[in-house]
Amino acid sequence: MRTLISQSQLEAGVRDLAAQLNQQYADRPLTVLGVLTGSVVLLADLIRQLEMPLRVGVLQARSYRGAATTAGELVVNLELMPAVEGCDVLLLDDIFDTGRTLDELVRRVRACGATSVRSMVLLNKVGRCEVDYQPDYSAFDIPNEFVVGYGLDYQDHYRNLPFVAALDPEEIAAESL
Ligand SMILES: O=P(O)(O)OC[C@H]1O[C@H](OP(=O)(O)OP(=O)(O)O)[C@H](O)[C@@H]1O
Ligand SMILES: Nc1nc2[nH]cnc2c(=O)[nH]1
Repeated sequence: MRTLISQSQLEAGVRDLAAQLNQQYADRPLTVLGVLTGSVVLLADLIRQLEMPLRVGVLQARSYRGAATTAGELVVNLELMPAVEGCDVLLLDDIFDTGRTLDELVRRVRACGATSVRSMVLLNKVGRCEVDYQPDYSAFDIPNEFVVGYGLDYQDHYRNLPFVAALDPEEIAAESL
């Protein structure tokens, strides 16, 4: 694997995302919803730098299963999500790739009665978007490569890496290429 974004670059990127939220929301209460599972590392690092009255919740979305490096059917589970009616919500995810996950989640959370729904991602994979939606905040543009680390997995591994790396083709199972 090749490192694309180092630990210190990630720290600076997350600091910058937090500063943008602190400026945008100031004293307004915010509900941050982390998209399981990939957002967990970003969620933990980001929320400790937020200064507004904060609620934290999670929901789940999954479409990249097993050895696949392209999206399959999107499955969404809102059972763990707190009530969002009348709330300003920020959906937080690790990566925006085809955009299908966030596009669907923004729609679903709006339908639950949130006052506003914005979205933030760590990584924006350039040139892959298949939807008419863009995240409101993103820290890094990355090329069209399958990446792991800092929450992102391949076959449920690598989420714990403190940096973001691109997998080489020989590290990706032959059947998914
Ligand atoms: O923009 P998209 O093409 O929709 O891809 C982005 C989604 O893909 C990953 O989730 P994944 O389905 O791998 O589930 P995970 O978070 O449990 O790893 C990632 O965490 C995003 O939620
Ligand atoms: N781990 C991982 N998950 C993704 N989901 C969408 N794109 C990616 C990617 O590049 N890596």
